[in-house]
Amino acid sequence: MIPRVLTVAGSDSGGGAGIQADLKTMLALGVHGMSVITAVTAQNSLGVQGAWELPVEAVRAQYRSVVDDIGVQAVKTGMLASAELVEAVAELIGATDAPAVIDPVGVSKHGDSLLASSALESVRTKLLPVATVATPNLDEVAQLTGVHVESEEQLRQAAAAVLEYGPSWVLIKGGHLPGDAVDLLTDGAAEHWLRAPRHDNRHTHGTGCTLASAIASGLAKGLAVPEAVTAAKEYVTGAIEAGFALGGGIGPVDHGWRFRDGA
Ligand SMILES: Nc1ncnc2c1ncn2[C@@H]1O[C@H](COP(=O)(O)OP(=O)(O)O)[C@@H](O)[C@H]1O
Ligand SMILES: Cc1ncc(COP(=O)(O)OP(=O)(O)O)c(N)n1
Repeated sequence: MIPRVLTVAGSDSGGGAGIQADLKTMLALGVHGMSVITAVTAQNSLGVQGAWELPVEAVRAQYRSVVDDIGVQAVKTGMLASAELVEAVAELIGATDAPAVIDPVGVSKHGDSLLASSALESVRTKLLPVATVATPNLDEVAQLTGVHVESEEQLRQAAAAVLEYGPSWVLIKGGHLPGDAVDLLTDGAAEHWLRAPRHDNRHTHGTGCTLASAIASGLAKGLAVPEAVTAAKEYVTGAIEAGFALGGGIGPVDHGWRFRDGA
């Protein structure tokens, strides 16, 4: 049967990040994508113009509908908006027998907040402990741990600080550093450095969502964490290289890059 992956995340009306990015990634990677919507954003290439959370019962009901009938081989989380939603989702994932990729989404590329600051402690103490892989970017590392990364060498210190909260693995995304796009994956023992050339393309909306969904897709297919992350890094790198202009601001990565002529 086709591997099934569930994303628990917010909707991006512009289609570059959030649920829309997750489902496109899953389609491109050959798994069946399913969704639990946590919040709706009015969003485009210029930023987030509005955001509305769903009631916690609506989130729980969507999750139960999918997991109890269809079943999941991996779960991925994105925008969770509030402490109440973070805690409910952490409890649901903790009771589900499937690997979980936790993208602790805090702020969009344009600086719009997608998580209440009152939810940070719940992310640290409830959500990170149920993660098979946590995938913070450098702003999220700073928010969650107080570690400010300014160079590749400091990625190790960031990883150690996030691992303190209990995820099995952490992937620190160094995409916001200058130079090559270098990420560090570690479980505290093994270390895998993932390096890709930086593509000088401003159309990078949705990079983090795409990477986390690609990791979840790999895990659902039965790959081990290092192999799933390596394959996901290759996919997101291609999607960034092919990112295209839409609207007047930052366009999306191209989730369908492997289907284009010549790819
Ligand atoms: N310009 C770029 N060229 C190539 N890879 C990039 C670029 N920007 C980010 N990445 C990679 O994209 C992935 C997502 O990272 P990042 O953009 O830091 O996440 P987020 O969207 O959560 O801020 C990482 O693997 C990172 O190294
Ligand atoms: C609804 C929603 N969820 C998550 C994000 C952040 O997505 P990300 O992949 O980190 O992309 P950028 O916002 O950094 O471009 C979002 N914007 N909206």
